[in-house]
Order: sequence, then C-alpha cells, then structure tokens
Amino acid sequence: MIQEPGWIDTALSDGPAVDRIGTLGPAGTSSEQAALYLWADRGPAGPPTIHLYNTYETAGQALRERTVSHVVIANAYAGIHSFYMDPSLRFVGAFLFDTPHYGIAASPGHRIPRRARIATHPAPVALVDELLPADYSVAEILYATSTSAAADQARRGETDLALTTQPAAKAHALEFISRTRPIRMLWSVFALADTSA
Ligand SMILES: O=C(O)C(=O)Cc1ccccc1
Repeated sequence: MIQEPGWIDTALSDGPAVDRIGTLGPAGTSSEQAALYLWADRGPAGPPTIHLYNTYETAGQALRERTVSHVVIANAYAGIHSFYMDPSLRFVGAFLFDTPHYGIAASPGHRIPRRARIATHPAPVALVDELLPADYSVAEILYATSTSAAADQARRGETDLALTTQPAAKAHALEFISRTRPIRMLWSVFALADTSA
C-alpha cells in the first residue's frame, strides 16, 4: 500500500491503467471535478476521458461492462455501501479533495417566496440549513440526482432555489443568494475486481 499526502493507494498504482473514469454528472458536479483531479494525478498525459452518468449506479454498471476503467464516488453518498460490498468491484484507493464551492442559487429575476422549494442532491442536504439566508425558510426539499440536476430544476422553475456548485450555477445561469463554501470530502475509487492486480 502506498501512502502519499491526500492519497490512500491500495491498487491504483499497480492496478489497471486509469484511462476512462466514470462518475456522477451531468457537467458541473463535484464528482466531475474529483474525476478531473484523479486524472491529473493518476491518468496519462493528454485530455482527460471522463464519462458522466446520471447516477453513481449507472457509472458502476459501465465499470462492470468495461466502458470505464475506474469509478470515483463521494464518501458522503449514502449508497456507496453497495460498491464496497459488490464482489465484482474492487476498492483501489481514495483521495482527499475539496468540492467546488456550494451555495444556494436562484434564477435571476425569479421571485423567491419566503418559504421556498429547494432542490438538492441528498448528500449535501444539511448545507441547506447552514447556508439559507435568514429571510427564507424551507417549504419543501426536492431531491435531485446530482448537484447539476438540482441547478437544472431551479433553472426550469420546478423549484425556487437549488443547493449547487459554482460550476453548475454558472452553467445554468443561476446566481448565489447565500454565502458559499467547499466541502472537505474523501473520494473512493473502484475498479473491476478481476482485472485489478
Ligand atoms: O452532485 C454532486 O455534485 C456530486 O458529485 C454528489 C456530491 C454531493 C455533495 C458532496 C459530494 C458529492
């Protein structure tokens, strides 16, 4: 096992080459940024090959079908247990990587009611209470499949607000109405069990 600052490497260095990384999308998720970090540290030189899926489970299926060589998952994702338990997969490493800044965002010009409907991925939901400005309260939390999907719900007017990342807010032309902050996160990397050394 190789230990470097920020890394737990159980079979990343001597396992299959990191040449196609699968994770949660669409573009703008924390997972996409984490995958880019993994590629920059452990992937080959050249443009990164990152495949973004609507769920971590779909990314896991792509790994089983060898469409991707590795999958990266936030340890804050409650469903990560099934990846650790799956005998067809192998945990090959983990790394510490802060997410992009998270905040609560709205479409410019949207009239935000005092009691607002807020879209979020389940993992960072506790940040809604932490970051929501005192002028507002929560009418309803609507769970989205990712931070980017949450931003899209606010953009479409399906919710008043979204808890989302800075890249996703920008991609969906949302403006933050709260302060923002990153989340210190551990990311787990999985490969196929039978191809890992
Ligand atoms: O939806 C995202 O952006 C994700 O990547 C899931 C997530 C959410 C919050 C912290 C870490 C990962």
